[in-house]
Amino acid sequence: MEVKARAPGKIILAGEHAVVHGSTAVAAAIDLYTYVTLRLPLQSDENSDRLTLQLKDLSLEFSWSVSRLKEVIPNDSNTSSPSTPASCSGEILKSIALLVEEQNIPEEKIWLSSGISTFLWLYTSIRGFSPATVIITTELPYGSGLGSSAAFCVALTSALIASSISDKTHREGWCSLDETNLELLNKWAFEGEKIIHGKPSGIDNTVSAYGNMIKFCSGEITRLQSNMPLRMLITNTKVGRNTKALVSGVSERTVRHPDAMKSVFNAVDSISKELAAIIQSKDEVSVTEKEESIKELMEINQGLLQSMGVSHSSIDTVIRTTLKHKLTSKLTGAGGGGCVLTLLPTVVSGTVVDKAVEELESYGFQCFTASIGGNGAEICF
Ligand SMILES: Nc1ncnc2c1ncn2[C@@H]1O[C@H](COP(=O)(O)OP(=O)(O)OP(=O)(O)O)[C@@H](O)[C@H]1O
Ligand SMILES: C[C@@](O)(CCO)CC(=O)[O-]
Ligand SMILES: [Mg+2]
Repeated sequence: MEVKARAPGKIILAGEHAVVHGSTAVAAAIDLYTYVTLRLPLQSDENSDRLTLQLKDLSLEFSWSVSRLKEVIPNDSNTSSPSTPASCSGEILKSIALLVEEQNIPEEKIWLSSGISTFLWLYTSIRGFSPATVIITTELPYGSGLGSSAAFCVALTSALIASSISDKTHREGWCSLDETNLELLNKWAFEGEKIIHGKPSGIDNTVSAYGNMIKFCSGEITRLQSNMPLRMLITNTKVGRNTKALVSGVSERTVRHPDAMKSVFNAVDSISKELAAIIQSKDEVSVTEKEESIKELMEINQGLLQSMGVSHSSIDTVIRTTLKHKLTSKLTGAGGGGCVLTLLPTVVSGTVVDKAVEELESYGFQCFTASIGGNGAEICF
């Protein structure tokens, strides 16, 4: 039996980091996906007693015998069941880390460890110790602010949950999951994100699961209906960073300066709410005026992200370069490098964008556009 699932990456238009501290944020799915194929072996297969994870883009394979998994992961200390997501305890995570270490991940790919631990936790929690081959491919850059970790968790939990749906009648193409399963897989994906992010807000897995554009505050989701065209250039600075470390850096700064940071988070909350209102507004204000307001909000948000300590000199280079062409940019996701968004107003000519892209790429950055606000998690039998 084979089940496929896919889940999109995302951009955060406003509110990253502050959202971890209770502020509102606005995010949208993009049409770049992580794909998961789950293959359950036949009794006669030679791999019928192994759990194998293939990361196709990286040409890496990790494999454990089911008996080794049973030996190391304490079955009785796992308080969750497939239908009641629970957090991975420190004790289980330590056991899982042992299984990951045994795989001798190449040193230059050691950043994959948290992803592989998350895989083992989600797989064994949802499907138990049953053998399978799980194949992952992704169109998203790893660790760059476009939600690769969330897309990985959402696509994986979608495939795992889909494998237990009784009606597996073959249908053409991708289909979405029902609300109950969406809610369930989103909760599991959030538990996975906790292993990778430490203290996630849940916005990344939620927008990847549900798709479209959302306003998110303390776990509360409002689906947004955009009433204006929204085009963004995405620039990947290719500066590697790690969301967990950046999130904990902001928390440490908040402990040191609670009052100042509270004001910063409040300001971000106002920005996100205003941005959501502009995007949804049906009044007579022209698109150009709306774009002017969005530009200004992005500029203020970037300044506040700077004050949280999550910008980077490569991000400053993108901001300075695009500003030369009268275009406004802000970091997206966790910052510290990674990806930067540049608003492409409707009136801006292709020549201006081409010139900006040429200059950005001369610094070694990679520029692309993506369609914003598409589908969330989908499955295919
Ligand atoms: N396709 C994948 N396969 C295995 N692990 C993955 C995959 N995608 C992401 N990961 C895991 O997620 C980590 C990157 O997550 P991280 O949260 O730091 O960045 P991001 O999700 O791309 O950006 P952001 O959180 O800012 O949106 C990787 O180091 C890896 O452990
Ligand atoms: C930096 C952060 O706000 C967004 C990362 O895409 C972390 C989170 O919300 O979990
Ligand atoms: Mg992430």
